[in-house]
Amino acid sequence: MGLFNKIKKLNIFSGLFSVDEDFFEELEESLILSDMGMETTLEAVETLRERVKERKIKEPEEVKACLREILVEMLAVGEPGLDLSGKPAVILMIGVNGVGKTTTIGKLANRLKADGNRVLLAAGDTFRAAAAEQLSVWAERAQVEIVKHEEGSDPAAVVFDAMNAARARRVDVVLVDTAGRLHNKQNLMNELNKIRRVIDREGESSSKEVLLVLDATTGQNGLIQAKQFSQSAGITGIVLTKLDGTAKGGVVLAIAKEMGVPVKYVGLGEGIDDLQPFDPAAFAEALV
Ligand SMILES: Nc1nc2c(ncn2[C@@H]2O[C@H](COP(=O)(O)OP(=O)(O)OP(=O)(O)O)[C@@H](O)[C@H]2O)c(=O)[nH]1
Repeated sequence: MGLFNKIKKLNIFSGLFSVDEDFFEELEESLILSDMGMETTLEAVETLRERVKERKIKEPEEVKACLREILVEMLAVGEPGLDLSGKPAVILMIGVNGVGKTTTIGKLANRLKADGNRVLLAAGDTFRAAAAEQLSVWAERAQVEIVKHEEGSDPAAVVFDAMNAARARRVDVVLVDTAGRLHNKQNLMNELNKIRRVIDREGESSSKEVLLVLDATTGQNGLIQAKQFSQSAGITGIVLTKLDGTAKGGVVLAIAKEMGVPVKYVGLGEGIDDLQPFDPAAFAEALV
């Protein structure tokens, strides 16, 4: 079952239970505690009640299977994979500080390289001291190329250079790091827009993905962040980090339902191999 085992099971399924009214009430509580959100929880439990009744389910194992089926259906939003068809493909990584953006870029670079892609990192976080250095460490670990400028320089210029280098060197994928924090939110959003315009101009035939990195341990707060970013950046997918050991795995469902954007990868540890493509069925099995 692999890495998804690091996700904590819902409490209610860790012991014996019988399928009665108490069960549905406890399940509701358990899902809300896992940060699935009120609306998403009520929808899942209501659907489960209906199917249990329709199919005359009595056995706990069958209820589990039925709930897994419902969760998988609820997670089926958008395209699960990355579109890397137009070269050089560009993946813009956005998200607030500390969520695990740099680590995720390193892990993703490693994964894409292992799949046979030539990868280049663009150190677009020129605001935070040492951000580019940290990214260089990951570039070295994953053995991929990097374009960086001095601290305080214009991130759009970094991206411009990275796009030119990518074309000249026949790079397959450019991964762009961005600042998670600036003097204020408006500056941050303006900067992201400027980077986006450079990518659009310099990569006319490039496939483009915008991945929002969220920290699973921040639960429903992460969802508020996701909504703010999506308004200005047009995200195509989410990477949910720090799912290892958290009991808040339910937030994946809240994100899928409320944002209509797929979770494309999950982070399950600090190591270079701890990034997994999101698999709804394996996830549902780990949670329930
Ligand atoms: N347990 C666990 N820790 C993680 C995961 N992803 C990242 N981290 C840790 O989270 C911390 C922050 O990660 P960074 O990659 O530096 O976060 P960031 O978003 O790039 O932060 P800034 O560079 O400040 O914007 C580090 O200690 C990482 O090792 C994960 O999936 N699981």
